[in-house]
Amino acid sequence: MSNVRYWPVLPAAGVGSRMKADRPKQYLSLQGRYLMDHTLERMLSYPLFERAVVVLSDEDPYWSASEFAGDSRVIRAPGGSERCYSVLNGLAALEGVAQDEDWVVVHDVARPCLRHSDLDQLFHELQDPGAILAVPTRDTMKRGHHSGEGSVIDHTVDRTQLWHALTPQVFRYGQLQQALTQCLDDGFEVTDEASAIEHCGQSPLLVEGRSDNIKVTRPEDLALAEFFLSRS
Ligand SMILES: Nc1ccn([C@@H]2O[C@H](COP(=O)(O)OP(=O)(O)OP(=O)(O)O)[C@@H](O)[C@H]2O)c(=O)n1
Ligand SMILES: C[C@](O)(CO)[C@H](O)COP(=O)(O)O
Repeated sequence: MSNVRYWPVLPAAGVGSRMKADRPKQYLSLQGRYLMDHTLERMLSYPLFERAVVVLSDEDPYWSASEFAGDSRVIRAPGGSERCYSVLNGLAALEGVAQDEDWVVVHDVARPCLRHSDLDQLFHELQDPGAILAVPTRDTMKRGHHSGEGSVIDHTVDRTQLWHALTPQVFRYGQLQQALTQCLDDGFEVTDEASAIEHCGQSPLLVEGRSDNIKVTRPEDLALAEFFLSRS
């Protein structure tokens, strides 16, 4: 009987600059609730997850009004200057609690529309060295370069086996901590956890997920997230 456990780590210490709002986007309202409270509810209601690490900015004045502020299942960790540092701080909060062979489930709080069916599929397919939810690209993809005030096309990128990486991204606790530390020591500030595992020579699994698992990033994403939440 495996006694491996699953530890959600939810980076929530961003400033949301691309959203251009009066507060970090995770604290904007969706259906009358904090955006991130939707994400926390989806994660903490999933049967495999007993507790979750939430990584918060030290200067965060909004968290105290979260529905989960007093929830004993939440382990808090301090944010970092970039997402990768925030995730590493989240892993550090599990030291002495998580075992190296436990699975860490890193999920952006900015992705509130994640469905349990995607989590089911992710864990059904999960194998070492780890796995991420991803969506195959649908559009023709271009590589560009800056020219004058804008950008021009260099060439069209073959989109066969081209994927949008999403979250959750799931890796062994010990391996992810080691890989992220190695990356940062090498001056490589990764934008996702899979990049760190790849940097160490491993090839995580791509698990096809739903394209409505959007990362709320720009103003136009809010209405889309509201619509997707209303359907799930
Ligand atoms: N230093 C950081 C930066 C980001 N994040 C988190 O990582 C997730 C994905 O990052 P992103 O969408 O880029 O959020 P922001 O960095 O806040 O957005 P922006 O880049 O527009 O400022 C978000 O849940 C965000 O809160 C974090 O915990 N710590
Ligand atoms: C982790 C991620 O959501 C996968 O697409 C993405 O890399 C986060 O990037 P961001 O620049 O921090 O939004």
